[in-house]
Amino acid sequence: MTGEHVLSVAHLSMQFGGIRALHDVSLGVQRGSITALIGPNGAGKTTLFNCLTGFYRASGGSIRLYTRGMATDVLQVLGEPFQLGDFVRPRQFASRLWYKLFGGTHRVNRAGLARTFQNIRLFREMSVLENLLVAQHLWLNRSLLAGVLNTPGFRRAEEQALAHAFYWLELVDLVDCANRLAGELSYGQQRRLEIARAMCTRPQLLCLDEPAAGLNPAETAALGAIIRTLRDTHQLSVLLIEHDMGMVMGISDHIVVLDHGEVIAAGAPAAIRSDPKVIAAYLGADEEEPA
Ligand SMILES: Nc1ncnc2c1ncn2[C@@H]1O[C@H](COP(=O)(O)OP(=O)(O)OP(=O)(O)O)[C@@H](O)[C@H]1O
Repeated sequence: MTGEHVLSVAHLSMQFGGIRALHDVSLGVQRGSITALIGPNGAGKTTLFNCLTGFYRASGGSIRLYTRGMATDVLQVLGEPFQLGDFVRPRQFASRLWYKLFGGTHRVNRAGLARTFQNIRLFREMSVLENLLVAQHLWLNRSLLAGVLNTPGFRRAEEQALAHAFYWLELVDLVDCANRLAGELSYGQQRRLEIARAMCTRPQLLCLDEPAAGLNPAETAALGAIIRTLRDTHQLSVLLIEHDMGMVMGISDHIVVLDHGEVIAAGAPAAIRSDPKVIAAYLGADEEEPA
């Protein structure tokens, strides 16, 4: 896969003891596209997200991000295990040691990938605005001295962080809630706040895990419009796990279908809708089985 991809996953596998959650999964996310990852319950969708973001360490394969003008090997920046050959190749050893000491999920975020969760994970006891300011800590002036002396540079960085937070609050229609506690918001508002918080980390690829779960049809339509805006006016690439097929078919440029940890189909919405393998996977039927 080439530079027009913002994410390239090749031959990824993930084992949990005897459970093969992902097997030889390869897929790409086109820059500036909305790509949906669908499949029946237990197909491995969230496991794939967890591998992309470093919550799980993939058992094999590769994950590459092409963001911020560079290529990032996700498994490398998470800190790979040492290998025998490292001890005769000092540069390789030093690189692996560096990422063992200083690597982790924060490096994946810094490279330009942000995500939301199936079960909302906001800082419930913080205000809406504070949730968005915390998300910007990587971009703020974190010098203790600058903070104590309240230097002009420090104040400027704080003003920019506030402006950035309000920009995203406006986009997800939550400006009026800026000073409310995040935990007090309605379910739909919390889902939108999660997206705003992810956007505050200035990602180039946003991974959304079932963003429409629990939303009513009006809220789902509003969410679809927000995701389209992110693609069309912010040049963001989106990878989306979603069970709401109306939304998936309505907003996706490309769909990848997982079943039992394997990619069984990939293509445009119209092709996926009528793919017999996809229909069989969703109905739980075996294609080979006689009717
Ligand atoms: N931490 C874990 N330990 C053991 N097994 C796991 C773990 N996480 C996921 N699995 C298993 O991996 C498989 C894929 O699960 P996963 O949650 O990725 O599916 P999914 O497609 O996201 O399902 P859903 O649509 O229901 O969220 C399942 O068999 C699940 O039980």
